[in-house]
Amino acid sequence: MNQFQLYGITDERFHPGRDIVEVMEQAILGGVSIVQLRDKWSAPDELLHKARRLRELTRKHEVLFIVNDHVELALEVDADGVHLGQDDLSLAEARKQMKSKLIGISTHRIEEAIAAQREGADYIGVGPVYATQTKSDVVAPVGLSYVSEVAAEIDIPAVAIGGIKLHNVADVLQAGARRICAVTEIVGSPQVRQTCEAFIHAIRNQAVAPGASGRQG
Ligand SMILES: Cc1ncc(COP(=O)(O)OP(=O)(O)O)c(N)n1
Ligand SMILES: Cc1nc(C(=O)O)sc1CCOP(=O)(O)O
Ligand SMILES: [Mg+2]
Repeated sequence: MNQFQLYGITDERFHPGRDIVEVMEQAILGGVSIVQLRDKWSAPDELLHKARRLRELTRKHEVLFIVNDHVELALEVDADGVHLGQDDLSLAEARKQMKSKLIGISTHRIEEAIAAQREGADYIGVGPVYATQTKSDVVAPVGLSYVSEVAAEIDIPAVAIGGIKLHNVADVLQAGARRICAVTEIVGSPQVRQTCEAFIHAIRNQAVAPGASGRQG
């Protein structure tokens, strides 16, 4: 999992009339190498159906599949892992059930990042870097300084998230991010594949700020 650069999260509210699998396939073709199913609205049977379809898609393209919030669903569809926030099931509890599968933890300050790393998270989310339209119950933007702190102090993979667009991704990379996650900029794009290709291009051509090169290769 160390190699991923672009992480895509589903949100069907931003692509009405386009199928979730079709949108995420374009994202994968553009360079997304982790897909997360994040759906707070579907009934359990619908969610299971979407999870099964995305599992099939991600297997076909040999990319990772993560389920947001739901450990049992992740296990049921044999996802590669689960993503949990600070108010979700604890990492220790999730680890008992997920065994060696991946567990990602959202963090909003360095103490949370250090704790997640110490407790065995496989990766952390770092954000919200900027204001986001996608999630209302989220802390205030943490800004680029938190991205730089994580780059300097944390060894496990860290993915910057929250309000990241093609027009500001260079700043996030310059602050030390090496992995980027975006929701609306990807799934809401009329050209999902090209948008992802542009993110990948930015990441591969990142400018490293003096002192912000971080510890994550
Ligand atoms: C990669 C990534 N980072 C952060 C989050 C947010 O998780 P959480 O804080 O649990 O909030 P919800 O997504 O559940 O609303 C994420 N899903 N993925
Ligand atoms: C799901 C989520 N978690 C966040 C966090 O900071 O933990 S920000 C976020 C939404 C990101 O969506 P967009 O790329 O559209 O701003
Ligand atoms: Mg959550």
